[in-house]
Amino acid sequence: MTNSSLHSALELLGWSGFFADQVKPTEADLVPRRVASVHRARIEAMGTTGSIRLELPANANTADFAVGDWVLADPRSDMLVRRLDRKTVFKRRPEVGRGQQLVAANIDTLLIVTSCNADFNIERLERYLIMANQAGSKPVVVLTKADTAEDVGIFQAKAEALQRDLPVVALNGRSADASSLLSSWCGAGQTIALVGSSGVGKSTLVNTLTRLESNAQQKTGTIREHDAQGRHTTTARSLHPIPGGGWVIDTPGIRTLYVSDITDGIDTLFSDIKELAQLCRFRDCTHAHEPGCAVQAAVKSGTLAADRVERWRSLVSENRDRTPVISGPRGNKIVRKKKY
Ligand SMILES: Nc1nc2c(ncn2[C@@H]2O[C@H](COP(=O)(O)OP(=O)(O)OP(=O)(O)O)[C@@H](O)[C@H]2O)c(=O)[nH]1
Ligand SMILES: [Zn+2]
Repeated sequence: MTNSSLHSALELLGWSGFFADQVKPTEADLVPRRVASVHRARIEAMGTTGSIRLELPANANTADFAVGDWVLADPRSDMLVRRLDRKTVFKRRPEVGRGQQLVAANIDTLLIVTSCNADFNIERLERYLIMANQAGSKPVVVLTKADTAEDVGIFQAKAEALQRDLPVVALNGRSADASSLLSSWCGAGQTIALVGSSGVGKSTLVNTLTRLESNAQQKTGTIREHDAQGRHTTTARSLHPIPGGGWVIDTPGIRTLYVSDITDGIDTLFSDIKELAQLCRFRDCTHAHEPGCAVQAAVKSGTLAADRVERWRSLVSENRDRTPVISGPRGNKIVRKKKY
């Protein structure tokens, strides 16, 4: 492969200047690989010639890698050498134990999926938006089951009001049109992921985007490989190609991520309120009763919805409560967890 065709083949996998700039001159002999699935003792990766199993250094811990990561590997031995810095990363706090579990990396766009029915919930959408903002991924709200709703416009308007310049797409996830409606985020080298509650139509949408017949789904969603005895085993892969060049990361854990330690994400979601808050007379204004409060003034004048301010206040205080703080020699304080 020539250098430029190699380069464009990598770009189809999501490679960009952000990653290329991290490769040192001494690493010119190494090749970039994109992590497609992470197992306890094994990492599968995609290269320009298909998927391979990476050899892991003795001290490697697969928990340090996420689906979507870019790594440098030795092309002769397939030995993983190092991981490149991530553009975006989603982590979750595990059900038990401390620390954060990596879920997926380098997702350009997060499709926040909800349906045009009782699932539609402003508070839940805000949590997902905060999560996307925090990770650095561009959020897009996808309203599924538009074919069953009487007035999609109501849902659309409510979702659009949640964050500045937020794209909102209403569609029927079972129809092929869904792919074209989402195509601007699924182009060559673009990586998306879907979050949303159970039953909103995430699997349906993934299937439509990857345009698979139901009997072909299993085949494409998995990698055939030889196990130690030379038998064929089938393992789940989490990085699925979208016709047109993009990738959808569909990995356990990403569909129902929940929020904690998300100060930056909250600030982006409520940037309008944040800007107003800087105009308050008092630096430590709580925006409840103080004179000269720009937030309350905006509510009074009708340019800012009072319930939006309420949701902002409760998310800020919840984030404060749930973000672990070091509390001396015993380490992290226990945080109360609320699931959505
Ligand atoms: N009418 C209509 N039905 C849909 C649409 N999207 C999904 N469905 C149906 O809704 C049901 C749930 O869809 P799934 O794709 O399984 O939902 P999911 O979000 O993957 O659910 P989990 O796997 O539980 O997380 C299925 O019966 C789908 O056929 C849509 O846009 N319109
Ligand atoms: Zn104020």
